[in-house]
Amino acid sequence: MAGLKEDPILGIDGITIKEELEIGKPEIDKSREDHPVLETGGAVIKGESLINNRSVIDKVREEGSCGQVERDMGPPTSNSIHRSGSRPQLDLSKAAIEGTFEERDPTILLPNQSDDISHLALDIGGSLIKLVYFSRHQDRPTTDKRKKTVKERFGISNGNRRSYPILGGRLHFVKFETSKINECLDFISSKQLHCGGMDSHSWHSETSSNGNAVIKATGGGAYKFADLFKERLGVSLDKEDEMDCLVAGANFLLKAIRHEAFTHMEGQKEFVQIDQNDLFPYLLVNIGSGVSMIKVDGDGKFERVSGTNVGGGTYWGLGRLLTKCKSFDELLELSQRGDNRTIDMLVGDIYGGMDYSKIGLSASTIASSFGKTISEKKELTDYRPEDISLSLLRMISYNIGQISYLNALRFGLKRIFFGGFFIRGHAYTMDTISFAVHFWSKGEAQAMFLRHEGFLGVLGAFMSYEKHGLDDLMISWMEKFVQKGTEITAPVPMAPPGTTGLGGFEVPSSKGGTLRSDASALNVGVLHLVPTLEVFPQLADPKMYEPNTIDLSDHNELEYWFTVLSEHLSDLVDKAVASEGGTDDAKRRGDAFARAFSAHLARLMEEPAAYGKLGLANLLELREECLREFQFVDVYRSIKQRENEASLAVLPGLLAELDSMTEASPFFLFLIGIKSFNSETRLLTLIEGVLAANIFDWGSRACVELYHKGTIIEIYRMSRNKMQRPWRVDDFDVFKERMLGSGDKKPRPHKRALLFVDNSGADVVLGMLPLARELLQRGTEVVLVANSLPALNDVTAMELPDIVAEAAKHCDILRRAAEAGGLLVDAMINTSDGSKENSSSVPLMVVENGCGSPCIDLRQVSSELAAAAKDADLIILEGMGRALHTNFNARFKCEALKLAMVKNQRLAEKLIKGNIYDCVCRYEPAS
Ligand SMILES: CC(C)(COP(=O)(O)O)[C@@H](O)C(=O)NCCC(=O)O
Ligand SMILES: [Mn+2]
Repeated sequence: MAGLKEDPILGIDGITIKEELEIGKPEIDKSREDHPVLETGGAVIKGESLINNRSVIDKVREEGSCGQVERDMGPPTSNSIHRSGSRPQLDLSKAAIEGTFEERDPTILLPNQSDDISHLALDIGGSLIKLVYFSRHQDRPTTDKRKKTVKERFGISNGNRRSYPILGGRLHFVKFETSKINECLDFISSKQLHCGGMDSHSWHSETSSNGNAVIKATGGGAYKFADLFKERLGVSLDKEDEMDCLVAGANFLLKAIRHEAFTHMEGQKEFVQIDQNDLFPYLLVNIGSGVSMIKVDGDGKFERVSGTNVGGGTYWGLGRLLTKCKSFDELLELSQRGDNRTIDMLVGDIYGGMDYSKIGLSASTIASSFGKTISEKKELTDYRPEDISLSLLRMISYNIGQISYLNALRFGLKRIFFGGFFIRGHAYTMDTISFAVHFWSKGEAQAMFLRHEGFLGVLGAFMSYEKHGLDDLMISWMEKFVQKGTEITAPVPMAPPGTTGLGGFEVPSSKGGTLRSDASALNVGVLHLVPTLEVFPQLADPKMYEPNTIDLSDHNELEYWFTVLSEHLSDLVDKAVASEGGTDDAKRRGDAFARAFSAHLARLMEEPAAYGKLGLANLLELREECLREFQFVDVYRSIKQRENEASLAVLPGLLAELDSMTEASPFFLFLIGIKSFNSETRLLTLIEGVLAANIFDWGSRACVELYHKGTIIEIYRMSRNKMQRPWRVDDFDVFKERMLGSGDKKPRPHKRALLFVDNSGADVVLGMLPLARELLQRGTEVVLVANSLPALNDVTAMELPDIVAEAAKHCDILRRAAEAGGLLVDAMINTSDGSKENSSSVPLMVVENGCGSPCIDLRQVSSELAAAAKDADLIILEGMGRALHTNFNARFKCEALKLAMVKNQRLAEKLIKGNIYDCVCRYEPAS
């Protein structure tokens, strides 16, 4: 049994596991056909060892192998978040795939789905109607035991703000052609959007003096179609000024959405971080049918300084006449394949192929748009519509770029933001405008674009409900990918980056073969309202903080993770469907989830920045969001329960063995020449325990394969045995010195430790709880930080109090601390010794982190975590998602310990130049 060391905790001396868990060989010895657990040699430390406890083993075996896929899952127990409480029911009746099933990204219509819809606003323009509505989820049930005490302890108050549930609402974006206004009216009517906001949870509804509902609307159509809305829906349109709305919408987006603004040069999209305090003044160029240029000096402070009548309407109008195209998007699509040299007169045409270098014009610069057509005896039909479209597009884009720059120059404005539906996320258009601004400003000014480009006005109209409390909406929004309702759940692919070549006045060196087939659709996900989220106060430098360790802008990396997630999909769908009882409805939802998620992945492969800057954490969160979208509330619920129970059953034995390590006499220590042998060994054993138990990760393909080969405890033991130092990243000695000191120096214990826990079962029960207990014993307050919503097999904050209560039944340290932390307020705990004394203890608390993903973005955490973090002097981040995929490079104001087992070969190679199942123990003193 090469390399297997004696394990004091588990007493595996003599165990007959023949192979270790090795690099590239993640297998338990196949020769251990049955009852391998019983082959252990015997107890080695003080009495009966945990693993020799027959009844425990039998119990674990009864729980079954953790690889078993459930088919028989009943309704959630008290440990789970109730489905009906945490999310509204999705009404899938009459759900239909629009278009053919062969279509790559079919739209899924859910005509009868309705959330608690609160507000609707409209922007009815000359060509398009833009619609924004907000849907809010019902409050979660108030069975969250820890909530009240956490609020009291950390003094969290919402002030006068309403209290919203976490992840509690969504802003949806929809558009219709104005010529098809009846479709828009049908949509509003089918989703009852005009009747929203009437219940007790919502903001005050608007009603006109005659009792009719009122909808905020902007754009000329708000006047033109007012009677139609009254007639069809019985609603009045409350008209808001178009410019006011544009500015309010742009300000909202630039302040509230992190990855809203971006530059686009030579096919490269780059997001720009906007400092809210340094936003004004700027020039807003809204390119609709015509173009408005607005100097914005603040909220509600602006002046329309210029404009041009040569805008989107001009491109579309002239384009339609000249090419016979049937739609704007078709015209745009044509331009992708065009060559403007056949139409435009270039400098080289005038200078016999030469540059006019004296004034800096290259031969390929356009001297005169459409100029070539005057000198040739050709008819319109002699020109390719593709070339005409491209020449037109470049003519208009350059013109707008140039006038914009001149106006920015006129008022000394450094930033120019371009919006309006003319752009439509079209790479070529953006490159052309960027080139013009760059060219004329000699590189001094930069054009920026907005992801919600077409929705500025309607967002502004939406914001104008402000007097009814919507000013709160500015607080925090997150982009969350998923489109819903009757919208597209399966977004469409985009052109790959780098489609436009040089752009500008030059002949493009390459042109995209494909325009996004939904060029007219949104380049946005749904915005989620999360007003309770805050920046984690212990981040050393929030502005520089980047949660993702793996940057998916490297296409190979993106491809790898795309493949990994795609390969997981069918197994995940099976589990998801089973978790909802395997009903026909669940199967249908499973199918819809698979389609939607695959479509999102496909889109991201083609346009990685489609939903903002893309990192691995976003991909993993997208999957969880998508599951929730299809009402899969907690896919791993019964796996989690089973693993919790199995682990809790062996916890008392583990704690007893840990305690047995405290009792060496000073004489013995003197004898072996070590000052604190036992505390050292115990600390090491505890950290090893955390790393070993982190193997229970249902998101890792390698681990899931492993689970089919043994029971929970077998796998735990095997993983525990593998723990050999030095780990691949091993700062244990530094951490140990901080905890235990060296020489005679006794360090002060930490005041408060935040333990970001990861997985259910052994991970939290046998790994993190014993570590928490150690800290508590040392007089450190412990806050267990867990997910607000389920993600894979991660333990949630709602589930933890019951787990702690169960553990506390067998451990007075945990019991007293949990009582002090208010975790056991209403629990009837029978301690092992029957004592009911309530001696003082530092508290053990649980707070939710504000997210529902295996990773954590510390720019957006729950207010209770932010409050708890203020007094913390130690942060322990556990698991691959929280400590490696995200936050591996994060620096904190206080001490930080990052603990994880790497359960993915590629990540191990890339991040730590190691192998799968290597471990990371990274300790960082306060920055
Ligand atoms: C999703 C996870 C980050 C969860 O890991 P954990 O945080 O539980 O340690 C991890 O399972 C993961 O990175 N999986 C990648 C897919 C795979 O290796 O199969
Ligand atoms: Mn996890």
